[in-house]
Amino acid sequence: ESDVSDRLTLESVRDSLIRQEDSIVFSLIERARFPLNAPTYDPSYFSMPGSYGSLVELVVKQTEAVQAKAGRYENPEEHPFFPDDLPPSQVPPHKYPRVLNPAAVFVNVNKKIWDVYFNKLLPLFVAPGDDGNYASTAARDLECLQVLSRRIHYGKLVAEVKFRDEWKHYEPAIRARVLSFHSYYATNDAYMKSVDKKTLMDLLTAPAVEKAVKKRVAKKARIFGQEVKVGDDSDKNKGKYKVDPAVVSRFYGDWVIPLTKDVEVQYLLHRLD
Ligand SMILES: O=C(O)C(=O)C[C@]1(C(=O)O)C=C[C@@H](O)C=C1
Repeated sequence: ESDVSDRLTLESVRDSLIRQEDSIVFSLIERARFPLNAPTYDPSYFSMPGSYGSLVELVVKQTEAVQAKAGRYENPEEHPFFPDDLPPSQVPPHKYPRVLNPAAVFVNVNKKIWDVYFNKLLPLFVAPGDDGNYASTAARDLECLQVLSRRIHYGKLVAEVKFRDEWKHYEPAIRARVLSFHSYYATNDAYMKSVDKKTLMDLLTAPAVEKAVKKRVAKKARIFGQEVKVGDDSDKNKGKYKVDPAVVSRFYGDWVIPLTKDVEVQYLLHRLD
């Protein structure tokens, strides 16, 4: 436990979030090679015994089952989209350092990520149309979902570091929240409940960092998503990007960061359990 928890600093977890931006932007670029391909998401497009719903659900569920056997979800940084009925790991256990409070396993916002990815993000960054490449499309979606999920649930580690650095501020806020949670049931005081959640939210919010994150992901989308040519210095491809930098930035601001903060609050509420 000691060496990882010693190395765990706000700087090191932020460095990891920055690195994960690369994976997210690249996965979006890979998905954007294909048009929307609506049949991938249409439960009536195909049917097979076992009722998997849509093709993308089939691909995600079956891939998660294989990856679960290979030990993927033994890693506290990984979260399945379909946690029910996953097969157990078949590989020798790896001793992951125990950094988080054990209650962390109950925080999983993947349902929300699934909904936001397919309903809010996808229509904004892929072209309309259908080229028939549904299997590849589903594989790219899975990749996007997994990197987004890893980034957002990394909020648990961010919250743990913040708690350790500033427990004097966090402890009273967590206790107040737990208290008002009980009084919520006792007195139905929904107002108190939201006030105390807000205290935690305010404590963990760093507006300047959020602004920098949004600017940086837009820049990464511009740099990673440009057409690279040899021996052609003309500017004719300037301003043409594989994913729209403004969409990536807005997606981070509207969804990725707020969901990360949600994970942080949910984790902190159980930090003293
Ligand atoms: O870097 C942090 O302090 C975080 O908590 C992460 C994050 C983010 O999601 O990027 C979330 C909340 C903060 O306001 C700033 C950034």
